[in-house]
Amino acid sequence: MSDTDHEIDGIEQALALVSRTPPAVPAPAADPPDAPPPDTAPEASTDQAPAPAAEAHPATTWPEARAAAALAGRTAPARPRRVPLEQALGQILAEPLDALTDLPSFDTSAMDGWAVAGPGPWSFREGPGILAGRDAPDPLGDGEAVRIATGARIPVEATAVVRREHAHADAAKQRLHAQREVITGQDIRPRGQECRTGDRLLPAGSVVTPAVLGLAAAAGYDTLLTVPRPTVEVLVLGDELLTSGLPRDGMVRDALGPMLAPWLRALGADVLDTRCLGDDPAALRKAVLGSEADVVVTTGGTAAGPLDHVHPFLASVDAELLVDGVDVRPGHPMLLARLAPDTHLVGLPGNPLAAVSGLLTLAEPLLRALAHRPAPEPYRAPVRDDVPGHPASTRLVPVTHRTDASGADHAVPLHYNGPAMLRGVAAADGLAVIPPGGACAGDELEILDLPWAEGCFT
Ligand SMILES: Nc1nc2c(c(=O)[nH]1)N[C@H]1C(S)=C(S)[C@@H](COP(=O)(O)OP(=O)(O)OC[C@H]3O[C@@H](n4cnc5c(N)ncnc54)[C@H](O)[C@@H]3O)O[C@H]1N2
Ligand code: MOO
Repeated sequence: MSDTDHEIDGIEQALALVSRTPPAVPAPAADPPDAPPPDTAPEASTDQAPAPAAEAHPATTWPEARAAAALAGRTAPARPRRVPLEQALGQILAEPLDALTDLPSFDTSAMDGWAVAGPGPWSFREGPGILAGRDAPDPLGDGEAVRIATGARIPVEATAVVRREHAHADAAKQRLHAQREVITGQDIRPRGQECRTGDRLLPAGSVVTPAVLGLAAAAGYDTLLTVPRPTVEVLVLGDELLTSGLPRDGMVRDALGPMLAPWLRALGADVLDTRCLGDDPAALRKAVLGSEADVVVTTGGTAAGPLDHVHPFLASVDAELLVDGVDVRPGHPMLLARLAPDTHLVGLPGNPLAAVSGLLTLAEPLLRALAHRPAPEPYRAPVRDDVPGHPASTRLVPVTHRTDASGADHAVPLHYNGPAMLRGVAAADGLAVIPPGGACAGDELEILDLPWAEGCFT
């Protein structure tokens, strides 16, 4: 088998019917014997026995959790900054982009050729004529022509520009003849054609793209008032984590450190640092209280195990728990806390797919709102297969888009969607939002696009 065949085979294995019947693909050997197959409903333990934390208070529904995260971002104090154009890329305009000048700012020749006044033929002056970047040229008299370059100022009284390839200059007689009909105003870009001073070019809230940088420069801007990208620090918790080599002696590789920083950047954040802190409450305290980031993202330690330090730490600093547990599988122990009016902590569960769920449920709306980015239109697609649901919670299931023989697009649920697995999401281009109770083949489901679906890492 070639490498390509292996790749396709791997994706096809991950691609999958998530049906109510047992899967054809056996569960990986590493799964515990009592674990459900990788492509079935969420882990039974979480279905039947709510977490101790969940017993203590009602969990937030998944839509409410996303709304709460967005609200937290919207109500945080904004800190617009004026930055040079070259630093504004990817930020959001904090004020409208209003033209500081007419564009073009003078009547401009659109072509290389001749500026002419009145009907031809015209007498013409010798010489290079009017070049771009020069100050006001001498006015033309009626019946006169002068050479002109693209981008040069049109002389007063000129009525048209004749392209050089449409003109014949008779040097002996000093006469210029047009070889086509000349229409008044042709190939002249009049001052203010694109905008007048003060015209609104873009509203506040627009993303500064390369094209916006170009427009801003053309319209006279040296700096822009923007909402900076929110800053994030990632704190990876867990004594059992290795940062290199094979898992050994009951320890596992840290899958979240390498994954979160680039993912958070794709969500619009500037990641200041990713640090592994082990299970050390003092180190957690010092790191969070000393962080300069707008958002601290922790991983692990959100449940109620003996080494789960996030809740006790938050209680010790009187943090305001905005979301404490969400009715979503995987990821239900995720949390969002306000540490200060402009500082938040997102606690992602340690199970890797649960952390992805927390990232998209809490971090994404929070970061979007902090950056003043508009929410995208919800995107829905029909699911190809039945997908079992949790009786009371939303489920997030990795899917990939496929087109069938009839040309219809479907979201195809993937195998290996257990809370501790990344194999499904690594082959996915979205997460389907499965409502409580499950979905049937053909149901239109909300899809959370994954950033690489837009090719932003390629
Ligand atoms: N009694 C209960 N126990 C648990 C419940 C529950 O409801 N009742 N919920 C389970 C669920 S669901 C989740 S999710 C986890 C969340 O636990 P924590 O956030 O406290 O995470 P840890 O215990 O630290 O780790 C859980 C799991 O994930 C592995 N892990 C942690 N960090 C990483 C990493 N950076 N890279 C790879 N793997 C990581 C860790 O080794 C554990 O296997 O709690 C359940 N427990
Ligand atoms: O099911 Mo947890 O919420 O492992 O992610």
